[in-house]
Amino acid sequence: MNKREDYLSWDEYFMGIAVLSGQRSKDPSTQVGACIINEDKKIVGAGYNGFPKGCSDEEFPWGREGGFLETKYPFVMHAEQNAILNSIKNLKNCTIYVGLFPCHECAKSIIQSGIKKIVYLSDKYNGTDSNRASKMLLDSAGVKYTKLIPRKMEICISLDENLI
Ligand SMILES: Nc1ccn([C@H]2C[C@H](O)[C@@H](COP(=O)(O)O)O2)c(=O)n1
Ligand SMILES: [Zn+2]
Repeated sequence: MNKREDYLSWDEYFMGIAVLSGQRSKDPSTQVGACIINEDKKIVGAGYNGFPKGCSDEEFPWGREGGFLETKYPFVMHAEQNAILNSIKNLKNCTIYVGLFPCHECAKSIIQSGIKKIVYLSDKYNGTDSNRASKMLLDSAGVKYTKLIPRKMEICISLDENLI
């Protein structure tokens, strides 16, 4: 029997895990997931956007509009921040797979953590001040970033025991 040919590439596998992690997010507008791997292609951390531990989803707002304190923005932890904090200590030369291009705050954390490469899917905030600052910081620190162009747009996961 020949080997399967439609298996996931490494990039699809790690981005798949990032996107699946994003499905844990309770943000009604944008769900972001991130997965960090080391130089041996071992997963060393994962995370998604959400409020900090102990800060109730019922108490804090998920809105995007209104006064600053009426929105999610001052309260939500970004997927990249959570993935870094959830990971092993030393992230030197690691790669982060993330659904959305990192904002300027996450770019700073990525640089400081030692991560050297970012693979992302969407850059929907391209051109905003945060996005431009992020790229200035990453370029200056020599952190490479690449948009993943997947071979397949969907990875289907079934939890049906009969299909294993
Ligand atoms: N690289 C990023 C960018 C954003 N996030 C989070 C922060 C918010 O929960 C959401 C963005 O909300 P929007 O303004 O699109 O309604 O995504 C992140 O985790 N990582
Ligand atoms: Zn961010």
